[in-house]
Amino acid sequence: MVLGFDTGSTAAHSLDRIGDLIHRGELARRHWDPYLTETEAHASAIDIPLNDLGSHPGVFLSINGSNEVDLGLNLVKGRSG
Ligand SMILES: O=C(CO)[C@H](O)[C@H](O)COP(=O)(O)O
Repeated sequence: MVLGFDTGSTAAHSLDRIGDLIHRGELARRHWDPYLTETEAHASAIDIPLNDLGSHPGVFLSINGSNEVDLGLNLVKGRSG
């Protein structure tokens, strides 16, 4: 399974949690694909094995934050300034 990670606090918290699960043996050690160098550095620092996106045909799940959420629970990207 290939997971993708964007950058930001949502991706960072997700990486930390996945790192905890891997290091406690509760999640199989796999290779994860970061989208951005900031996320790559974070994953390396907590010893999550990485691949590059070019070596996989598709991403099973992408973890990304939203910049805004309205009352209808619609998520908005790209308005962070
Ligand atoms: O799109 C992003 C970065 O390109 C972030 O996911 C978005 O800005 C939300 O950030 P955060 O998870 O820190 O609230």
